[in-house]
Amino acid sequence: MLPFARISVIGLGLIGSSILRAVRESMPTVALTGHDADPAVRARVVTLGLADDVADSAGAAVIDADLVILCVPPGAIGAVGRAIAEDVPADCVVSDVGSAKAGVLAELVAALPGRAVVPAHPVAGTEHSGPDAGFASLFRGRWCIVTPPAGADEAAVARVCAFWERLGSQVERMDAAHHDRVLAVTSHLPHLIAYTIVGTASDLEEVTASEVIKYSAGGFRDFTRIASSDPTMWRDVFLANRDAVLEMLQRFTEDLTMLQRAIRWGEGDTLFDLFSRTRAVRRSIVEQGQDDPAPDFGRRH
Ligand SMILES: NC(=O)c1ccc[n+]([C@@H]2O[C@H](COP(=O)([O-])OP(=O)(O)OC[C@H]3O[C@@H](n4cnc5c(N)ncnc54)[C@H](O)[C@@H]3O)[C@@H](O)[C@H]2O)c1
Ligand SMILES: O=C(O)C(=O)C[C@]1(C(=O)O)C=C[C@@H](O)C=C1
Repeated sequence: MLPFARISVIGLGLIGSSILRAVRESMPTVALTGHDADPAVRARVVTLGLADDVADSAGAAVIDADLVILCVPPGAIGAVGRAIAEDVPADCVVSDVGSAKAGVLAELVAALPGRAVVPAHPVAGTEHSGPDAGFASLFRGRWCIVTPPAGADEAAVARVCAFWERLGSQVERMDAAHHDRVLAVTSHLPHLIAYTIVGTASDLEEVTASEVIKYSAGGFRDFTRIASSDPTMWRDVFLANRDAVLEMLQRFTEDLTMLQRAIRWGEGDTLFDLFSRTRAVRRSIVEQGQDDPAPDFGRRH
């Protein structure tokens, strides 16, 4: 049996449009409704034929739904929750895909009293945005972390988990605050470092812009991919996960200072030991098949 029959997706960019495509493929009988605040995005989704109906307002989009998934930037999730509160059917489950969870969860629970709120975070994405960037296999072989509030309706949690499993994800349940600390290290800090290093390189006056482009075939090029990720989304992620990011940034800064010292004083063993340890981390990720679990349908660069 399908976990849901009438799904409404609010926010039809990379993640929202990928969900529409993936549901069409894996659960073709499900009725799909979408809404996006941007009329050009709505028109594009109609042209691409990704939903059965594209509504002009969020309220109109959710009126018949048994699952609503909010796929808007983290800073807009609470406001959309409040905007749909009057129109969400009583037995409808409301979820989101935001990259930071604790603050957003609190906002949604406050906005939707008496409704089943079951947030989720597909740990899958690319640096691209918008409905043309989405693809059906995005979630296949990837983790999806479900972060229900204390005392959540267990039947609703099970249905949201079953939904993501249908899209090919491996589902893990986690406390929202713990999620935010884990993702601060594995996703948010790496993005901050990429934004910083690309910003620093482009600020260096003695290195010309053409040299940055010309010699960026190696490691720097990987950083530029990450640093091209959506500015609105990432501004919101850092503001939404401020405490955990600042805590991890403090640790990172201390470790960086230790490395700075080792370089200054020629402590080669310190550098060698760290680089050996990090090489082992990479090898264990590759051995577990987690470097790119879906190479055939993976990311678009
Ligand atoms: N990009 C990733 O790699 C990734 C991965 C996992 C989760 N996420 C999360 O998914 C969510 C969406 O990210 P995305 O990459 O799809 O972004 P995106 O920019 O591709 O799409 C977001 C869409 O939301 C729309 N929108 C903004 N405010 C709105 C509002 N108030 N009402 C209705 N629509 C509104 C925008 O017009 C846009 O089309 C974010 O919360 C993000 O944290 C992103
Ligand atoms: O692969 C990328 O481009 C991503 O940035 C994806 C990534 C990540 O950091 O792993 C980014 C943010 C999301 O919340 C989940 C996934």
